[in-house]
Amino acid sequence: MSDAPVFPEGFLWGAATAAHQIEGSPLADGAGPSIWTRFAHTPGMMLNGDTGDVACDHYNRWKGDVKLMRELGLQAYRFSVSWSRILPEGKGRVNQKGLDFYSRLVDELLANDIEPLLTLYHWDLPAALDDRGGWLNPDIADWFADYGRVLYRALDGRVKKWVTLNEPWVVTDGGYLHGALAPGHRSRFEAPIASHHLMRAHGAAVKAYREIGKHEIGLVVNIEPKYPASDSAEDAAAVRRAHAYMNEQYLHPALLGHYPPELKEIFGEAWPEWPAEDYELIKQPLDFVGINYYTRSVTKAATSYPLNTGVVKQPLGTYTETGWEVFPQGLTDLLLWFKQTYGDLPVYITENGAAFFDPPAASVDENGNRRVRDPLRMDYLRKHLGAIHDAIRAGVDIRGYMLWSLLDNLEWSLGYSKRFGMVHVNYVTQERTPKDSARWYSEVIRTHGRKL
Ligand SMILES: OC[C@H]1NNC[C@@H](O)[C@@H]1O
Ligand SMILES: [Ca+2]
Repeated sequence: MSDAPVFPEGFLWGAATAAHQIEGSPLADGAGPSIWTRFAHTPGMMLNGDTGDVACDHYNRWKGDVKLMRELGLQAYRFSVSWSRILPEGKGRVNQKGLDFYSRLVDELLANDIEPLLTLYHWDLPAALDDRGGWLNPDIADWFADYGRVLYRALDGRVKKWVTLNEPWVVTDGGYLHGALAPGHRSRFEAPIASHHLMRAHGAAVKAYREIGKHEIGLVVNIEPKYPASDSAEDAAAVRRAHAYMNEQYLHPALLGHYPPELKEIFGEAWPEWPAEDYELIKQPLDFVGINYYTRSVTKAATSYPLNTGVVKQPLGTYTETGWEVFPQGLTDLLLWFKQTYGDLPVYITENGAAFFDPPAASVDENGNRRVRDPLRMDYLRKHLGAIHDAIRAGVDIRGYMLWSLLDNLEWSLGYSKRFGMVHVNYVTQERTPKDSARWYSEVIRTHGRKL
């Protein structure tokens, strides 16, 4: 079939999750609390008072979940390690039982021909480090590198693709500027400091990896193309601010060694001047960048804090349960921008997916299997894989796709209300039910993308 998409040889098909969103048992086997254990038990912070205490009970059901991945034909699995399972106080004493959990998981993945992609930090900072200032304390770069060293020594070789941080923008914007996420701070003075320390920590962890590891390490960012709501000069300036704040704020220091100038304009007196050696530390050579893509923003000038931008809803747009416009073309545009701006660094799509309302069928089929019809998710995924294919044909070096998410899970402060999984989770019985999108994705993988 001449026009069937052809994905590159070795293109890696997988799915992604994160520790606090699926594991449950946050304090089991000597683990220390994280900022999310605290945040979830702070009244009013979580929709419906949901917490990560049980989640998908993956801490106990990990073997069955790997079996499910195998049945779905996944070639790779992106997951994160909970720092406070490994170092209950965030630094110092290692909790061997915590390390054993991830070591067993990695071995089970490898035994099932599934390649592990390990994220060191997916938002669950040890509470003990938050008590010492967390991302606001400059020492966190060393704390993070030391945590990385423990895992590099234990797992490198079995794990060959490492990620330092997941989405530093969300950590800062959600946790330090707007306060919707742990640790729930609301300060335009703290946000740039947290951002900078996250990137210093990223650099320190990469540097440490080069001394110990023998494989690949990268950074994962969530980026979102910004389109002007009109051709006015004000909207063009708003797009520049929004683009710098979300898309360049982390990739520029990591790959180019400097921040975009708009950030000083945005934060004004709250924008610190950092020493040159910080930029040397941050700009460590990377083996790849992971891009998490969900949606775009049509952006206008507005009165907002601190960006003075607003998002314009598209009357003819299709929106997901999280209020994100379905806009696959934005992924192609973004990938072309990435290549033009940062060059030929290999890229993985480390997250892409959508939350829709997809209740399980009441009945079971002739094999006794319950179906979960999710046509909107299938359509979303098909179109975004098409957009990735378009970027590949335009010359972007995209190495793989990790669907967000394997399982329905804890969507942070939105609790369990938003279901991103290709596999449905019944949170009462913990029954897993592959949705139609999972069946479809298995076929995509089997045909190496020819059958989108
Ligand atoms: O909002 C969907 C996902 N986005 N990226 C980070 C993940 O933890 C989220 O669940
Ligand atoms: Ca296309």
